[in-house]
Amino acid sequence: MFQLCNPMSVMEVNEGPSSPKQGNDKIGEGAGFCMLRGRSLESEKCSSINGAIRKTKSFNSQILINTDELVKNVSRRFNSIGFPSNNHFNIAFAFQRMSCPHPQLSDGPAADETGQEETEQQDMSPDSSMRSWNIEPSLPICLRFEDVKFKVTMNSEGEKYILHGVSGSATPGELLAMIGPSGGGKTTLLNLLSGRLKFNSGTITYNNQPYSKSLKRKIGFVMQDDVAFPHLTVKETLTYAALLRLPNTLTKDQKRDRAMEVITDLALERCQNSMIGGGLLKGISGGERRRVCIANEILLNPPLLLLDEPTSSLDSASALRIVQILHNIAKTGKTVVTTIHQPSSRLFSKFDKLILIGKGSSLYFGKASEAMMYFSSMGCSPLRPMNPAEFLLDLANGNMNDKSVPLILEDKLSPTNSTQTPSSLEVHEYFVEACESRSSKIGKSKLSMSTIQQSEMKSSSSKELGASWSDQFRILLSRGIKERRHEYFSSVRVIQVVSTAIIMGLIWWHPNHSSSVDLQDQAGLLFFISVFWGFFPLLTAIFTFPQERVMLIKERSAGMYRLSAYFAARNITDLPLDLILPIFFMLIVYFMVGLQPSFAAFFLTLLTVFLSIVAAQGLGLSIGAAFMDIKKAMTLGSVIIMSFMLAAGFFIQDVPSFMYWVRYVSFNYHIFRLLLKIQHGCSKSGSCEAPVIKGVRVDYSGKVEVAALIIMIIGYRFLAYLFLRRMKLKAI
Ligand SMILES: Nc1ncnc2c1ncn2[C@@H]1O[C@H](COP(=O)(O)OP(=O)(O)OP(=O)(O)O)[C@@H](O)[C@H]1O
Repeated sequence: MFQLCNPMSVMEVNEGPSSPKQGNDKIGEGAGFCMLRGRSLESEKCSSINGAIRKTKSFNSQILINTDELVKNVSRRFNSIGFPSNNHFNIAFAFQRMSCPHPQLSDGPAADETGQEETEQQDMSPDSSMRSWNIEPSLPICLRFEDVKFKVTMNSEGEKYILHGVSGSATPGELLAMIGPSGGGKTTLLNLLSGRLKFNSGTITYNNQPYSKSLKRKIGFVMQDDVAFPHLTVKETLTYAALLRLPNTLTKDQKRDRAMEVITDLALERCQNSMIGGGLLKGISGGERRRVCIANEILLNPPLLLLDEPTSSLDSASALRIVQILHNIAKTGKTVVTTIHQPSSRLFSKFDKLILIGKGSSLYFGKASEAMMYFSSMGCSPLRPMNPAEFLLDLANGNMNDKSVPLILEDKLSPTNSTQTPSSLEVHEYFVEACESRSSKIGKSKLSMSTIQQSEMKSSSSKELGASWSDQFRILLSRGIKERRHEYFSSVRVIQVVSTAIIMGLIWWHPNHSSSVDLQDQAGLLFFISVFWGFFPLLTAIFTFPQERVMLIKERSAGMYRLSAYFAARNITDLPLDLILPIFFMLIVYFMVGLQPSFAAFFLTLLTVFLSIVAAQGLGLSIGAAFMDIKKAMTLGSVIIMSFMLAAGFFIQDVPSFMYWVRYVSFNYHIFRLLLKIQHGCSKSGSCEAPVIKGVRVDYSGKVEVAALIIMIIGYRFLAYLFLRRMKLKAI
């Protein structure tokens, strides 16, 4: 139907019913259905089709129209009536919208489908399903992988091969499906194709070039698990993604419009203001969440879209809708590769190409519509009516029940095999060998791909930078605040802090300022304040990065923002809550226990608590970032908390010299000293004698303590940043 690499803009017109072999394939059946395939006007190097219209040899009997020719002709006409000449692309786009009926209209979901299906048809209006994937031009990507092997090292088993040499290709305009039994290696292969994992041998090329960082923004990757911020609405999620990811050549309004467009295209309007949800938080449905994740990736209009089980745990109608969307995306000139479990025959009919993977090897690679024919040509056919995917999965599992056994395989049966049915291993080996010999016959000539120059890919990537650093910071800050707004107004933390303050106030109750407060008791109170406002923020901060790890890896792998912008924004996001709560706390405690009744003393005490919070947060962030695992981080965090507390000089003053250093790195030590000095400090110029409380000579100068805390605030954060930098953006 089209050359293997054909990112050229072509238009297909289906002019007749499908071949009987296509079974359930109703795409465009007799409906005169047409759509644009591809759109790059620059990529003619990939193929050449002479003339504007030609007939194809495929059994779909499609007519290919060279839209470049058409568009040029139309452009000339438009120019002659006064249209600007650079409207070449726009005309193609307008033409697409004008001339492409909704595929589902021609696809025609069966009238006896569930009510849900009917709803979907309403949602998937012709306009919404096929429009505007081509907003921004991007070079198409021809993906090719050959003899890809991947192994992991396991402690118990040593090296284990996950992929034994898988080959295939996908070109612009094609939807390539990877099917196979669970554990076959589909996700691994997809991760390798996305550049998130490094393969051990073989080749993976994108327009004949190996993976490079410039491809990051050209590959959309939808992970198996939905990763999104649960407290953001659908609209917020996609708008922030658009603001961060779309090139800075677009205005903010244009980016917002693009987000709305994708919402419409994926029929998410009805839930656009609902929270995504997740865990115990009820949000949008599973199908809608999947569509949000897909929308997130297609915002950028990536020329290569990879999806890991986009239909998992969805009902058949939702699954069909998603595959239809992928099919539509592919038909706009994108290369789409998806793994899929148990597709129904209707879903199966939407795939252009198929790769059947079992136990890390490919058993079939080629046109999806020819898969059944391929196996029947080897003498392996279903003996009862069977969904093609079910048949293929059975073969990949080595299950030959209800199937004719190929003669060669029968001949190979060992004489000791009394059942005369081949074992699953024999079946697997037979089909793997057959697939290998078929691929070598097809030869490299057929697999040869386009030669879109690397320089072209690089130059286009440099033009497509997303938001600037300061914009990224602002967007991430705003997103973080929105995501955490429920915490700001959550009564749990407020109650926790206020009740602790009241209990402390009651225990140290001493409103009568005229009588002197017992110094030892007050030292205990001040020490407790330093402990409370050290460990409370530390323990909260430990969760920050491990909790966002998956999201961070996903977004950083996609090159959405710079780590420094994320880090800066994330550090500030929690501050409002962390700095408001101590104000309530100190207002209650300070006056209940009768600390020094002056505004200056109160203000300095509050500032000291702020310093404690920010320093402790820094340590919590660095512990979290070092482990990226909440359990491990909490374990280390509690050991550190204990040592800092013990070394702070309240419980013991005569610490052995070899342990003395701990108190200098303990923020508790510095905070405790500062609080004592604020309450009992004596200036050098004053006449009073500085008292000694718990071994601390309480003068009025807190410069050393403040300097130490500032060094901690910066130092711990710097450490946290380094740990985050070190974090590998490997596949999750
Ligand atoms: N890092 C790893 N260490 C050990 N084994 C691994 C690793 N990654 C993958 N595997 C194993 O490799 C095999 C293939 O895994 P993969 O996730 O690619 O399969 P899959 O076909 O996508 O399965 P499913 O359809 O269930 O998602 C599995 O047996 C899995 O346990």
